[in-house]
Amino acid sequence: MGDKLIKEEKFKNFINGKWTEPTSGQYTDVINPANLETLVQVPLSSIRDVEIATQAAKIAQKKWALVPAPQRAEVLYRVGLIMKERKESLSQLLTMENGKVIEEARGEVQEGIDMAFYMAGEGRRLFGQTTPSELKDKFAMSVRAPVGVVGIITPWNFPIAIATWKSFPAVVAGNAVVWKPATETPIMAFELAKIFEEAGLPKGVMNVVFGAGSTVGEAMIEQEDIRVISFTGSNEVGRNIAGKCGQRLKKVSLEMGGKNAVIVMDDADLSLAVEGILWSAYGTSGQRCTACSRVIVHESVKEQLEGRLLNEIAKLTIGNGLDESIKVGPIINQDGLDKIKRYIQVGKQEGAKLLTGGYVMENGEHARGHYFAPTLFTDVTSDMRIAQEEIFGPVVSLLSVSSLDEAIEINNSVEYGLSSSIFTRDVNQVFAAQRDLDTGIVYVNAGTTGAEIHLPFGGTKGTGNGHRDSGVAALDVFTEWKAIYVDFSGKLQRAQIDVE
Ligand SMILES: NC(=O)c1ccc[n+]([C@@H]2O[C@H](COP(=O)([O-])OP(=O)(O)OC[C@H]3O[C@@H](n4cnc5c(N)ncnc54)[C@H](O)[C@@H]3O)[C@@H](O)[C@H]2O)c1
Repeated sequence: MGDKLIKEEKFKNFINGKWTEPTSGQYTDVINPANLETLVQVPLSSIRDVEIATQAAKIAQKKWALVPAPQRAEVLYRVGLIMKERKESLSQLLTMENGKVIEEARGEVQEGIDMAFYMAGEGRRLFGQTTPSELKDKFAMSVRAPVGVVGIITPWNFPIAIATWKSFPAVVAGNAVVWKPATETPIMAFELAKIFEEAGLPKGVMNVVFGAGSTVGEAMIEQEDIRVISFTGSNEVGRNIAGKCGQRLKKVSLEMGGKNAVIVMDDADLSLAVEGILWSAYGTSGQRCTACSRVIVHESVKEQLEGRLLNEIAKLTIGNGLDESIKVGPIINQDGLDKIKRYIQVGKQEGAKLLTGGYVMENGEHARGHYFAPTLFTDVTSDMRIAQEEIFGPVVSLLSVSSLDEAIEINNSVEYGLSSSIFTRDVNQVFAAQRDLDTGIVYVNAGTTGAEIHLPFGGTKGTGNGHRDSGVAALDVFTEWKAIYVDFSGKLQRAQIDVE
């Protein structure tokens, strides 16, 4: 079992600064999707483990909030340094548990490193506002206060980046964290917890409880002392969490699915568009929330684009992402593979034309692993399910249009609103598109992926509930605005009444 990079046979939870066996005594296997080997076992924790972690976090948070923010930030800075030092081993582990190719794994780890240094800087800012009072000899200001204990629930497709987008701002703002990573990808969580420990984070400020969403995740929502839930994952689970948090008047931040499109106009640089589509559609085997799964192309360049895409798709190498020559890795698990297969049937039944792919790769080097051939459908119309629903695999639907207005209308016709992109050389089209595309992220002359950590990350409509990860916007999730009035007049001054 395992690999030389993984020293443990069984992971433990990280609670109150100690590596702790789950009270349930239960574990499940973590499988490498590239070769189906078992990497390690991970706890299936119980509700009791969540209670213990929450209480530890509650006690630790009180002290942590009193540590000056620049000192809290120094811990994050050390986290960044350790991550940088271990970038290669972390990246390899990430490829092993998640399947994404090593180049992308390095990119994801780098995102975490960037976030550490960025949020470390925030320790010396955490800006509030001063504002004039309406009364004489009175001072008014608003400051960011930590919310207390924060619950973080993360998906398997970005096991370390998303965790850093959430936990780093939470920690620098003076909160303590209970984090439940996805059971498919616990290795990054285990490594990040070790790094926090080595960086000198006081015990109890970061707690990792491994286990199933239906047990650990739900138990986190039930905990009165967890004041915020920050969730990234599927729409179905997110809606369920939103309902439960709503009932409990608990703040909740939701980042969910996408059905992202690349628009290719008739004046586009087609070579660049092909590169952008390839990278954002088939990179991570299409298992990104921002993955391009629709190409909306101007009818006058449709055939040319199809031809070029087919040429390039044929060159994609598919296999174990630890091999540097591989461009497309495996699908995370059998459920993911089955879902993609079902959508291929749906697409065919709906009358879309399958140009390439559409099958599970089961022979030769692909026999042991979850591999799906990069797929391109054309003659897709916007009402088809394959053009509306998130497939989460290397499947692209090509739709043709005769104008920018039509392209924007089709882009905006889906339930989601995460990312979109347009390829054009016309500056007027650029400005019209950035205004009218209804997604939280818009790219011009680039694919739908490639977010940078100092900008807000998230989407509109069914993608989320208005909050953002990353950037300073993330601080809004993990802090409360507190208004402070200091009256130095020596007498009772009543707002609205004693105004001269
Ligand atoms: N918008 C974004 O920022 C973003 C980023 C990455 C992934 N995603 C989305 O995530 C999805 C893929 O990830 P996934 O398959 O891990 O999603 P998922 O919803 O199945 O799981 C996400 C997390 O929620 C937990 N969970 C499951 N059921 C739960 C419950 N009842 N209560 C509480 N927690 C529960 C899971 O264990 C996991 O940790 C895709 O839809 C993708 O678009 C969104």
